[in-house]
Parts: sequence; C-alpha cells; structure tokens
Amino acid sequence: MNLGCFQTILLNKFIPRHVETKFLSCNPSKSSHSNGKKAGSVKLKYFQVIQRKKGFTLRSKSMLSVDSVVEIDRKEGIGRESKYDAIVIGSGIGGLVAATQLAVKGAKVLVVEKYVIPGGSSGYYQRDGYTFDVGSSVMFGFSDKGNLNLITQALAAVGREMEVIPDPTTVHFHLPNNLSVRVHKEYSEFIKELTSRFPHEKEGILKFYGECWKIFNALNSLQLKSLEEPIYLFGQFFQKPLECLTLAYYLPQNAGDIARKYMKDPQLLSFIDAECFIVSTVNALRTPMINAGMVLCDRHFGGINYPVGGVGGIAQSLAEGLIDQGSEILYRANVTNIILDQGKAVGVRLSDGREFFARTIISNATRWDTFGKLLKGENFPKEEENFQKVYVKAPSFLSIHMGVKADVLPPDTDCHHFVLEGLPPKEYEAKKEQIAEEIVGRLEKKLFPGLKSSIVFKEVGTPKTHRRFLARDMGTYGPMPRKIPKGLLGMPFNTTGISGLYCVGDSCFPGQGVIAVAFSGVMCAHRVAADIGLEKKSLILDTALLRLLGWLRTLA
Ligand SMILES: NC(=O)c1ccc[n+]([C@@H]2O[C@H](COP(=O)([O-])OP(=O)(O)OC[C@H]3O[C@@H](n4cnc5c(N)ncnc54)[C@H](O)[C@@H]3O)[C@@H](O)[C@H]2O)c1
Ligand SMILES: CC(C)=CCC/C(C)=C/C=C/C(C)=C/C=C/C(C)=C/C=C/C=C(C)/C=C/C=C(C)/C=C/C=C(\C)CCC=C(C)C
Repeated sequence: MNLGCFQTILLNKFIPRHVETKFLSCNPSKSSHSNGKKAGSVKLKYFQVIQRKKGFTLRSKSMLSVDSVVEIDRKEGIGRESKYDAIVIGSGIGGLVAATQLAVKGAKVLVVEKYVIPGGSSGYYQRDGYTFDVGSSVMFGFSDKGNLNLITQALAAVGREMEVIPDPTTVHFHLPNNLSVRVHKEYSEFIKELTSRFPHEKEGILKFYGECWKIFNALNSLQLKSLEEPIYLFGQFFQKPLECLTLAYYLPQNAGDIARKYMKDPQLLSFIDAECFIVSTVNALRTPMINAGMVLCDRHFGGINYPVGGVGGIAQSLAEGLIDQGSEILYRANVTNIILDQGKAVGVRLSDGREFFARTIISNATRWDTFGKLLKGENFPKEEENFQKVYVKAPSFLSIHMGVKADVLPPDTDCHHFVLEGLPPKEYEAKKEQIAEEIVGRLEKKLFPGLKSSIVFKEVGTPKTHRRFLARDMGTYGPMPRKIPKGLLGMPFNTTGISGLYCVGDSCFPGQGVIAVAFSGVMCAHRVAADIGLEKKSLILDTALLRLLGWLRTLA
C-alpha cells in the first residue's frame, strides 16, 4: 500500500535580525513499517530559530579546561602502534562517506559510533511496528544521473544500490495570502505554476532560476574531490576553466542578493526566502548561492528520491559496505577525548577507558563538539575561533512522529508541505506550550480532516532528544551564519589547525544537508588519502593552497 507522506513547515514571517522566528516542519516520512495493518506514518518537526544580536558568546581560550586534553606522555606513547590509517568519530552520512571512500582507496579504517546503529541525523528508530526516520527525509543526490548524485555514488563505491521511489513534488508551499506553490519535479511545470502566481515577475523568475542552473551545470561537469588538494584543484581549473571560474565567481555570493537583482515583489522574495530556508535554515540573504543553485536544480535534474525501507537503509548499507572492505565499525563507543601526541592527533579515548590509535583522526561530531568537548585546552586553533565568529549553532527542533490511519491521507498527497503563518512572535510564543497539539490541529484543519482521531501512535522529540540521541551540541540542526556571510567563503574545509585531525560533516564546507555532508566526506577522504600516501600530493603546492584558503576565509 502506498503509505503517503507529507512534510510541513509552519513559521511566522522571515524577520531579518534579532527576532524570533519559529517554524514547524512536519514530515510524514514514507517510513516503512513491518506491521502490514498499520497505515501511514507522519513525522512533524518544529524548528525554533532564534536570531539575537547578542545571542552567542564566543568561548575564550581562558575558559577552556586544560585537564580534558589528553596528551600522551612521550614515554607512554612509544610502542603504541597505529593499527588503523584513520579513525572516524561518528557514523553520520559525512563520517560514513569519508570512511568508505578511504576504505575503497585501500585504507584500514575504524569508525567509532556512540549510538547503537549508524546514521546519526540520517538514522531511524522503530516503535509499535513503525520505522521512523529520525531526521533526514528529503534526499537530494540520490538519482542515477550526472556527477552530483553523491549518495548513489557513495553506495556504489562499496557495491551497494537501493531501490528508490521518486517524489513527484519536492515540497508544497502554503504561504500567507493563500499563496500555494508546488515544486514539481518537472522544472517547466514548477516555473509554469510559479509564474502563474507572479505573472508580472516572469522575466525575473526565469533569470534567477537561470543563474541557479549555471551553477548547477558547472558543478555537475566537475569531478568532485577535495578543494584543499592542489593537484586536483588546478587540474580541474585546467580542464574546465569556465566552470571553475563560474563557481569561483559565485563562491562569495548569497542567493538573496541575486534574487533582488531580478525580482521586486515582496511576496515573491518571501517565497525565495522559504525556498532557501529549507536549504540553510536562514533566509535567502544568508544562503550561499552555490548551495541554493545546487539544491534548487538537483530536485528537477535528478529529482528527490526516497529509499524503499527508509532513509536509515543508506547508513546501514554504507556500514555493511565498509566492513566488506576490511574496515571496522564499533557501536556504543562514546569518544570522550581525542588523544594528542606532541600536538598531533593520534588516537581516541572512549568513555569506558578503551583507547585506539591511528595515523589520522576524522571527527564527524560538530566542530563545537570536537573543539569544545573532545579536544579542549590550549590547542584551540585560531581557525576554529574564526569559524565560531562567523557561524553559530542553528537551534534544534521539535519533532512529532505519528502513525495514522491511511484514509486520512488523500491518495495524491504531496510528501512535504511547508506552511508559513503570519503570526506575530509574541502570539507565537504564547502558543509554544501547546505546540505539539496545535501542530496536529493545524494540519487537520489545513490539510487532513480527521487527523487527530486517526492517530494511533505519537511521539514528540525535543531539542533535548536530539542532543541525547544525535550527540549534537544543544541538539543543533547545524551551523548558520551569525550575520550576512560572504557566500561559502568562510566555511572551513576538512583539515584543521591540529596536525592529523580532520573534520567532516555539516560544520564543514558546504554545510547542512545530507548531500552536502556526503560531499564533505568525499573531500575529506581525498585529502586524508593524499596525506597518508594513497593519492598524489605535492608538499609545496599543499602549503601554498592551504595558506591561500586560510587567508580567503579571513575575508568572510
Ligand atoms: N534532508 C533532511 O530532511 C535532513 C533532516 C535532518 C538532518 N539532515 C542533515 O543531516 C546532516 C548531519 O550529518 P552529519 O554527517 O554532519 O552528522 P550527524 O550528526 O548526522 O552524525 C554524527 C554522528 O556522530 C556520532 N557522534 C557524535 N559525537 C560522538 C562521539 N563523541 N563519539 C562517538 N560518536 C559520536 C553521533 O552519534 C552521530 O551518529 C545535517 O546537516 C542535516 O542537514 C537532513
Ligand atoms: C521540505 C520541507 C518541508 C522540509 C525540509 C526538509 C529539510 C530540512 C531538508 C534539508 C535539506 C538540505 C539542508 C539540503 C542542503 C543541501 C546542500 C546545501 C547541498 C550543497 C551542496 C554543495 C556542493 C556540492 C558544492 C560544491 C562546490 C564546489 C565543487 C565548488 C567548487 C569551486 C571551485 C572549483 C572554485 C575554487 C575556488 C577556490 C577553492 C578558492
């Protein structure tokens, strides 16, 4: 039976600065469930985005505790052999892609995961016969075409393939003043629908999305590897100069500025904000144009495809593939410290006292967790301070997972809905306490009559839940720019100020999103492979490029 699924975001208007913006995303996952009698399942997410002028205090060096740094005593360190080429802390999609890519290049990798299954935000849980996706459900990069289907490619690299169901629409927007827009898979249908709502802005719409396609086509023509590896990067510039220059041109730009070049209607600009919000949890003015271009076109090029059995299957397949390659994954393995030897990352210590050593350490924990919890002390690199100046943690969200009777979902229900309400912040604040009840009520009123009485299962996830199960500082959804960023310029890649330590995941270039962290995994594996001798490398060019990139980031 087709379960039907939908995702909705309810939020008040996009208010630019130091205001509270709250929004709800309700995502009836196409979750699989083993019990054939159960009908449909629904997942709701409630995001609270708080942007305050003084909302974030940068941790100063003096506030960091020195005792949590584990420096191996030099004598003690002697004789500890690195059994592994790399240890990856965490098995989110970023960590798993880095691990599997390294393993297929011939590296011996150990993944250490705190939880009992792989996946992190792209994991799953089972209750009462249902399988719910814990977070990720909108899968970009999962088609069989082009160079940007990074999820498909990551699975194929370890000999895995998953059956997918294409979503005919990415999202159905329900915006104030009864503006309803469906993002159809077919680009021409989407443009037809949008221009029918804004006929006076037809030219601007075509120009804005046209620029997005320029970026997408440039990205899609490249072989994607580490932008921190000069032999590859200069090679790409040599083979595809126009495409690389196009990307370099858009690197420091944001979608909102480009949209404003072509469009004037405030309601249309608010729609573009909503489009970008999904990509970045911030409005268009703060969304890097490269990310907007990637996402706003991939949904039409490859389409949004959902894996049969649930999103959790992706991480499970990658983990199985990793083991097939002769590498290892350890669950219930909570890393409490990154072990340093003379300033170089050489191993990890778990909460049960076990220690593992490797030539390189890759952290898939957020940069806040990596540098604030796993590696505290005098070695807090300057680069990380800069990162925390430019980016803050996006607030966590509230999610509701429900099993519902199938007949409440009409047969052609769109998978994801985005509902924006024009409520003033104060009124929204007053309603916060009953939010879970309300969300369901609104859905019932707006989209699915009879929803409340058809609920047979319901569970609410709070920011605390996300902190606990996803091991993400304050349950954060990911990094978001503190103020208007220079596109992607300030986003760090995978190397860190600590020798032997790399980061992977959404606090690395290009940021939030499953496809984005998959790219970060590909880049990380390439850079690490070069550093451990599995790929070509030039020391002089490396030093020059890393310095140049470091300097560029200071301009952000
Ligand atoms: N497309 C969607 O609908 C959607 C929804 C939610 C999230 N997402 C995306 O998923 C992305 C996150 O992916 P990611 O790869 O960066 O990370 P992740 O948070 O998904 O995974 C990190 C993993 O590391 C583990 N971990 C953290 N600290 C650890 C420690 N000390 N010891 C051992 N294990 C530890 C966690 O348990 C987790 O499994 C987000 O950016 C978000 O955009 C997408
Ligand atoms: C719908 C609803 C209701 C809800 C929603 C759900 C969700 C939340 C979802 C989400 C999703 C997301 C987040 C997504 C995202 C994604 C992304 C962002 C992606 C991105 C990607 C990107 C990329 C791939 C990029 C790349 C780049 C490159 C390659 C670049 C290049 C450049 C060049 C060559 C130049 C050079 C220069 C220098 C280095 C200096």
